[in-house]
Amino acid sequence: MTAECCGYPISIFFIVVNEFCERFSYYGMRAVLVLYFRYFLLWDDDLATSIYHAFVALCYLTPILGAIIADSWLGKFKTIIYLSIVYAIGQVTMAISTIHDITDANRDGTPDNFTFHIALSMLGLILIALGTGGIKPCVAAFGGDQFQEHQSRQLNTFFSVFYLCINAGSLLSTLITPVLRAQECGIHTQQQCYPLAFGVPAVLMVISLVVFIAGSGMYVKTDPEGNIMWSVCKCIGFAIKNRFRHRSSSYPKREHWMDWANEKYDKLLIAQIKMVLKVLFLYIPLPMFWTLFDQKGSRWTLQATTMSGDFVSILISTVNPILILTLVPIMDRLIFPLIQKCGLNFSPLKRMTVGMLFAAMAFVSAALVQIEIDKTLPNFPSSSESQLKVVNTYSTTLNVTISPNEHLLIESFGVQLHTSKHTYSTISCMFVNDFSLIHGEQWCEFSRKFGFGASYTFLIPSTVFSDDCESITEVEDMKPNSVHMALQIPQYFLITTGEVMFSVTGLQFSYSQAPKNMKSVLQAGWLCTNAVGNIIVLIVAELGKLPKQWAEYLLFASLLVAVSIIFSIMAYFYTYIDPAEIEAQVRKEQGLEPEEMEKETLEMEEKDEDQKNEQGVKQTKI
Ligand SMILES: N[C@@H](Cc1ccc(O)cc1)C(=O)NCC(=O)O
Repeated sequence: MTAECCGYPISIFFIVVNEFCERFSYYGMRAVLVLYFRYFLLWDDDLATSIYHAFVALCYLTPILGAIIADSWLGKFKTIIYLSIVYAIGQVTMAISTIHDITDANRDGTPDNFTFHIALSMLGLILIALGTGGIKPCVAAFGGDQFQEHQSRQLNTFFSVFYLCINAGSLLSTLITPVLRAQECGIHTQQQCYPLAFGVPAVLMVISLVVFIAGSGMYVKTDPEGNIMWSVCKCIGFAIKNRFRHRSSSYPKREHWMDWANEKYDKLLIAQIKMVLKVLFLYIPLPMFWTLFDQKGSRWTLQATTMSGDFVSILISTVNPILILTLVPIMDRLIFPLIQKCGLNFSPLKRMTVGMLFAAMAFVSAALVQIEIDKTLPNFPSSSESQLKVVNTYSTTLNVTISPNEHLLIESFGVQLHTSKHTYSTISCMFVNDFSLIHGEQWCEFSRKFGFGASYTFLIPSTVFSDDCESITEVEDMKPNSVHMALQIPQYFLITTGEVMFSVTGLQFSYSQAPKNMKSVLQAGWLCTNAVGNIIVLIVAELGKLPKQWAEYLLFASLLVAVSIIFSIMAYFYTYIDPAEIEAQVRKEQGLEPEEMEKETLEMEEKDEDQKNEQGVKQTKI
């Protein structure tokens, strides 16, 4: 019997605090990673973003490794501890790699040996990816393991609280770590304080590990049942081979192709594999959701840069977790119970389908915003056009006519200038509020706000300093961005509503439909849908460039609608199961473990009505 508080196992407290600290550590480090590449290692934009995405993709591929270690070898508890140690070492290594004084022998403020810093940071990132990805499927599943059969309602609430902790951690860290980076620190010279920005996430990871170990005496720990993954692979291989050997029509058909393993493998293992395969099959269309979801960080960020408003980076990094923190309780406490009260069966797979449709709507909203932005963007010449800018330095206005080529876009300025000797220089800058012209003791200063996205030309006459800078002419070549960033809020709202319906439910579903000894593996399968979604983004970004961004958004929205229709058909044929019950049935058929059986039957009888409604379940079709 585990210690409980308000119907929840106390051990859960340690797990959610552990998750909060870990996600703080992960998202905090991620928030300053590209800046570190760009401004510390002095990589260009392309290299910095490629390495960043490769790192994120690796973090979603390593869960499968963690799950195999947990379910086949060490068990979830030990896997979390060992991989958290690897993770913490990675974070510390990363923080050390950002101390410029280590190699700054000449004390000029820049590292002298970049190879050292690059090698150390890459080592740190690999360890972090191994740690964060490896423990990810184990922590959620381990949390689920703490609940008993009669606590299925609390189990669902746990997954929501778990998701809230993820987002509370990420929200705080994405706000705090950039501020830490902006501090100045150093031994010989003062620099932006990367060691602090990476050091705090490292400390949080150590705290996460300590909190997890602190709960050690209270956890329900399930032992791994040998090398389950290897047994699964061998069993599937045998079923395929055996089916192939008996392909002639003279052999009677079997109910399921896995039944062709009956000759050699345990019925229980075959039943468990069937459960897992059914869920994995259902996962096939899911990466498309992540393909849209993960474009928040790329396409939508770029869209924001063509809009007006000063809170670009804050908006982008915090709007998602803030909305999650608001929407999860609203959905759990208000919307879902209300739907249930109306007598509608809003089963997990239905929720996920609706989540996909919300994400598709978010992309329609993004397309509408893009159309508004496009109306305000400057008219750039296409590949078959040229653009001329004629600066009139003559003393009166001149008419400019161009006849031979109709495709020319002409912009002419009837400005008065007093010199013909001038040089041009183009300066791109951020947050410009003033600039000055200085010549010896003489100077002109302009103080005014220049709009984002705008381009200006200043024509400076030779008399500039004798007439108090009055004669400088300013020409606005490109208008500043005028579509406000607030217009992106509906799309963020829609995609986050989609995330709550899709992601939180998917997490619960993956746990509830997995046999006991393969819970982490199914969590890893669930996380892999995210990795595949990210890979699709990379491929589509490279190959499928549509000439108009809004058209690309609509294309993605239509693809997701099509995929959600396919998913809803697949879901219709999916029968929700109670893995424990199936396992008990198989054991009974095999005449195994009678005492165990009795215990399980008793526990099953204890299940309240709540479970059937909440978990969705048995024999219910979408
Ligand atoms: N909602 C995401 C977290 C998140 C935080 C900040 C962002 O800018 C984007 C996303 C989430 O809950 N992800 C699941 C996870 O396990 O991290």
